[in-house]
Amino acid sequence: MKDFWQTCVQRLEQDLPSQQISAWIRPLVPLAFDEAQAVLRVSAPNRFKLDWVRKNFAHQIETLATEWYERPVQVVFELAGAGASPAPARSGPAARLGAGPEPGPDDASGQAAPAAPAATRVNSGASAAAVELAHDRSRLNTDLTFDNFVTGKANQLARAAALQVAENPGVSYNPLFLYGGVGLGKTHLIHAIGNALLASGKGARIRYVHADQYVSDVVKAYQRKAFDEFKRYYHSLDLLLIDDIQFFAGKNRTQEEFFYAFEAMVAQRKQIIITSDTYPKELANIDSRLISRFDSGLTVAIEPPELEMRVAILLRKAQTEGVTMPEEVAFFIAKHLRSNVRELEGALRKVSAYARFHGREVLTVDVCKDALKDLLSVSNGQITVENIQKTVADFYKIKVADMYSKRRPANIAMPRQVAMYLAKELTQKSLPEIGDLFGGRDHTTVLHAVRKIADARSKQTELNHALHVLEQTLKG
Ligand SMILES: Nc1ncnc2c1ncn2[C@@H]1O[C@H](COP(=O)(O)OP(=O)(O)OP(=O)(O)O)[C@@H](O)[C@H]1O
Repeated sequence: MKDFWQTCVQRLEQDLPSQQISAWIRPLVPLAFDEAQAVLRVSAPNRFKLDWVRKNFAHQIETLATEWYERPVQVVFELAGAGASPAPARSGPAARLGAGPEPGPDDASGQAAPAAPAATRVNSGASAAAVELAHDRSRLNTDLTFDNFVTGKANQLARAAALQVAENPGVSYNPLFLYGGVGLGKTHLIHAIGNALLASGKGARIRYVHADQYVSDVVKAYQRKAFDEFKRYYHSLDLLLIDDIQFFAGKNRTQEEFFYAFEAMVAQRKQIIITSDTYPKELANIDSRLISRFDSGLTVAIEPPELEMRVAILLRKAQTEGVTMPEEVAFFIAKHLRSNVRELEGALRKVSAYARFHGREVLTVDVCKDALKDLLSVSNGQITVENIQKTVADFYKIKVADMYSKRRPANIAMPRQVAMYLAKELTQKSLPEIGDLFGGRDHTTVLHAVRKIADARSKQTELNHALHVLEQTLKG
């Protein structure tokens, strides 16, 4: 086994940068090879490394072991003996390193973020502990990687751009602006970028922050009169991942601070990645100078996944969860649940819990029908006017009730007309029937809406794109 391990490390050294070898591979210790079961046990010094190695290198190690032992080998990772090398307490990484504290602006320490002492940066000669510390500070979720991000037509451009940025931060597309509806993988993708950059050991200072958190950081800086520290912290990052920027709407001081951070970072070729539920020009109550900055790099949409991609996602997630899912079952779920990946994940959880509870080892379409009764009755494959109203209301972030109401502000009237147009296009209902379902409106109102949206669609690319996304969501 020792011979195998030596060879394994040598082979990995040919493929991986030396920082990764010293951060992740060298700390591993081969424990035993079980001849009968063909299982190789390897220990990792702490939980963080164990998770990381399992996620990122298990496959490579398993392939090498399979080659060496000339039969399929399973590699099992374990925590090193509890007493010998305890898993790190996440609350005090700096103390372990003996480095000075570097709280983010939202840390409970009550201090606004001072800039990091240079010594705690993760540089190319960094120790594994420094990589781990950088990870803690970055607020990245190690579960969200490129590896487990399923790609299809709906997200291939976004993924390609994300990979490019992860490889060349600050130089290719700055900012990278990713937008799309709820649960389509925007957050996943930006964590994947951060995780990839962190694992590359380039020494980048990375921070993931949800827009809401950034707003509350600004408020705290206000209260503590600590804007200088706040600025120093954010301006010192190499990669800032900021999620759901639409939450900046109407927060003027936040927008101002972000504008400074943006300018400072881009000028120094530091990478900024932004996600949003809509494209920059459509963002409401955001300063126009910010909007033009957002659009100055690369703006890419993530669209709802098409049927085959939804099936692939289900199969992949089922496999990860250790659930055996026949393809026809995946097709059944994917055909009925169309809007986003989060919904698919929920369905998978429901189905497997149901099967476990009822002692059904094999997932069948019948099990799914029972387990997902509630969900399926809402989206039973038929496109109904109710489905359209709900989908359009979700898309434009208005209340479903506004579809029937008499209110006429433009931000409601336009989505309502879009929904009427889609109702005419995608259902068999007549104009008067549609009018009835929209709060008893006259059929001429519906006709006007249908004509207006059809005409606007042919002239406005953005509206056409929105309609395309809505049609795809509704048709599946
Ligand atoms: N292509 C994909 N492959 C695998 N998992 C995915 C994919 N897209 C999304 N997911 C998973 O679906 C869930 C929702 O994705 P995520 O949170 O990234 O969505 P989002 O676009 O950021 O949504 P929101 O706008 O609500 O924040 C996550 O668990 C994510 O891992």
